Amino acid sequence: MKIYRELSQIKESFPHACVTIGNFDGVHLGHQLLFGEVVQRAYRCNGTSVAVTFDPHPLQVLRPQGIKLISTCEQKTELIEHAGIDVLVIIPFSMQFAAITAHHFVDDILRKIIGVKELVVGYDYAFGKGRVGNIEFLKEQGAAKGFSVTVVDAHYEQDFLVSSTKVRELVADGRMADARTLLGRYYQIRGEVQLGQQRGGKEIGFPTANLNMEKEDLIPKMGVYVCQVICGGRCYGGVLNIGVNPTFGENRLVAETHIFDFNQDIYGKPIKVNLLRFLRNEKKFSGIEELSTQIAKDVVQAKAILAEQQKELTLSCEERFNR
Ligand SMILES: Cc1cc2nc3c(=O)[nH]c(=O)nc-3n(C[C@H](O)[C@H](O)[C@H](O)COP(=O)(O)O)c2cc1C
Ligand SMILES: Nc1ncnc2c1ncn2[C@@H]1O[C@H](COP(=O)(O)OP(=O)(O)O)[C@@H](O)[C@H]1O
Repeated sequence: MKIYRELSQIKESFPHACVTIGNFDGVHLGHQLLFGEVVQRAYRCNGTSVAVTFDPHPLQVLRPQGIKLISTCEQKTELIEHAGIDVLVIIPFSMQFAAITAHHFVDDILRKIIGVKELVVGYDYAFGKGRVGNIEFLKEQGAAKGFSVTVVDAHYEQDFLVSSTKVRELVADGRMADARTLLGRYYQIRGEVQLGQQRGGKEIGFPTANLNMEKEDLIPKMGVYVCQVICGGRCYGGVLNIGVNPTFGENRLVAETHIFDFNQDIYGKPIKVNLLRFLRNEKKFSGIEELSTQIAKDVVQAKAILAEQQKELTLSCEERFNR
């Protein structure tokens, strides 16, 4: 996949550009349907499938309280590539960009720079100030300026209307199986392993790879989870605590993962952690011994759940995300 991070970098023209636009936070199953549609359309006419997105997310710029994102731009890019898109255009979003009119966006960006021939958008898509660039507007523009507009219907999985907002809600409630239903994969946190208090291995008997969590991040419900850890190109089972270590009277929020059958120094290394199932709330224990006994029980429970899931995972295409 070719990636452009500035519109000014685009010097070539894309043969028969089939384009979708959106924020695509989380790249959930609804977004994946849009990508499927453009990829198929491009394939049929030997054209180019193009996804246009924004970074930072427009609401991070426009809303004083920002927005808690399901995926980083890096993960979004990976997932869009997985969807088979040929060209990804990431428009740097700013107040200045937000001031561009809907007409200008269509004429100067979609038509002149990208050369849209077929546009595919979700049922509720609208862009620009006051959401002027809605579906009716796009259809009018398409009819007048020679590109088709296809609207993809709302997508439901089980009883859920698939949306980024719903995924954020489910993650914040620790409902990881439901979040997976909407995402088509497990919810994932990622980052570089940080130095902790050096207690896990030496004192408690369970070393943990620590990832810092910032208050701007989408924080899953605090507590203990069964997880998969992707590290150095391999996938391991694990157990994860998201919390503040109340037993030690701390208050810094960390995600700490004990990786099964693993014994390597991975400080500073990137890891990805898939959250499979919430096990229990974080608790304040009387001391190290009680905490360590409980973690040993968490490990037994997590291993049993992972063994149950193993068959399903081997059979599903989800394995391709675990690298
Ligand atoms: C599976 C698991 C469950 C945990 N549960 C709790 C808990 O309930 N309460 C708590 O205070 N800390 C809990 N912890 C966090 C430990 O306190 C933490 O891993 C330990 O303090 C090591 O910190 P360090 O990595 O900074 O050295 C848990 C850790 C793991 C891996
Ligand atoms: N099974 C394991 N799970 C997690 N980390 C491990 C494991 N084995 C070794 N490590 C290493 O040990 C470090 C964690 O040790 P720990 O005593 O908890 O220290 P810290 O307080 O710095 O997290 C990890 O960052 C990693 O480099």
